Amino acid sequence: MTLRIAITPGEPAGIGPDLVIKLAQHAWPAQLVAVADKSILEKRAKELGEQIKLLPFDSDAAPEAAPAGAIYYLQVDKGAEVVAGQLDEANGHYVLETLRIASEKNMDGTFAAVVTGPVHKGIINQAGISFSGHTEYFAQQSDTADVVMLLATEGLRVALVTTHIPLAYVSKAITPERLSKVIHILHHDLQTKFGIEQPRVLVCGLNPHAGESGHLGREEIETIEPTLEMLNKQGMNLVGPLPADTLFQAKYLDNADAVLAMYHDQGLPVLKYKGFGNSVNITLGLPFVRTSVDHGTALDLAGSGDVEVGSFELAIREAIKLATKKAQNA
Ligand SMILES: NC(=O)c1ccc[n+]([C@@H]2O[C@H](COP(=O)([O-])OP(=O)(O)OC[C@H]3O[C@@H](n4cnc5c(N)ncnc54)[C@H](O)[C@@H]3O)[C@@H](O)[C@H]2O)c1
Ligand SMILES: N[C@H](C(=O)O)[C@H](O)COP(=O)(O)O
Repeated sequence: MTLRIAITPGEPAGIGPDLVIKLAQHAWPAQLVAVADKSILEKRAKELGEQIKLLPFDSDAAPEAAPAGAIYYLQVDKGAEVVAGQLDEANGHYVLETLRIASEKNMDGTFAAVVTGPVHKGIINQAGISFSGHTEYFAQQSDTADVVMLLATEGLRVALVTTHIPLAYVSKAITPERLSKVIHILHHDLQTKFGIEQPRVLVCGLNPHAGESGHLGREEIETIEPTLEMLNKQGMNLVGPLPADTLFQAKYLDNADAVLAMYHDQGLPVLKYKGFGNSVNITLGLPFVRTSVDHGTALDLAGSGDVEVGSFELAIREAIKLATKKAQNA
């Protein structure tokens, strides 16, 4: 069966529209539907000197993959004219609306997955909407209390206990409850989504040198160690807390299925150093499949034609794989 996948291009002044136009230049084994304003894609294609055929999406018709050079679209009206590279808060609500529709239509089964292009969190907030990221937004829209951000590249998966919060709040956010829920979701999804029977997860400490026996912080002793001990007694295979500065080496990673980092910039710089442009962001724990690019809006490159589409394409391939697996397991 042909899967239907929603694609949200993200911030219209960024490289999202360029990437959608680029990826539509070849055929896909799924019906890709850009949830966007048609005129934004048409204008950007013209600026890039690319041809693109935009096919109106009809949810009543049987899903059909578009041929090379074409993509389906589900019209969402923009808030203002878009200039490549120039953020405009008048399009903040437009961006949110594309995400809301994609979420709603994944929840009602119209789509089998959503693949998101990069949004600009700052301009959405400037438009008067409190927004910290797709991960948190889709969790809220689907009424899911706990989700987990996981980024994956060849040879490395990194999941996060906390996501888009100020560093000053991180320690308080790492409670035994949150840690335990994150690990349960990660363990479950490594089994069901990635087919790993007994996942082995390396868990980072929070403090330098994992707290140095309590001399450089006590979160390891008070929260992380007891939680890991409890979960290991239940049959999980969790190793840690390990010093985050030394665990990212082959000696440890070769025998692990994922690393669990305590916060965004503890784990993601390593992942992106290894595979920027060739990584995928997957939200675990959601009731629908959601994948995304590993990069941001790259305003400096919008409309230039000089963009790498590798991460977006990987995100689509991964979404197709995960949605196929989900359908088979249903
Ligand atoms: N999935 C998402 O929605 C997502 C992910 C990361 C960052 N962001 C947002 O993007 C905005 C800008 O963030 P940033 O400047 O830290 O990161 P960025 O990824 O936009 O840019 C970092 C550097 O990488 C380059 N780059 C990024 N993507 C590229 C591509 N596909 N091809 C070639 N070069 C590319 C840029 O030109 C820039 O030099 C922020 O608002 C951030 O929140 C969104
Ligand atoms: N933390 C992500 C990254 O660094 O790639 C990025 O900000 C996107 O997050 P969402 O998927 O939650 O928007």
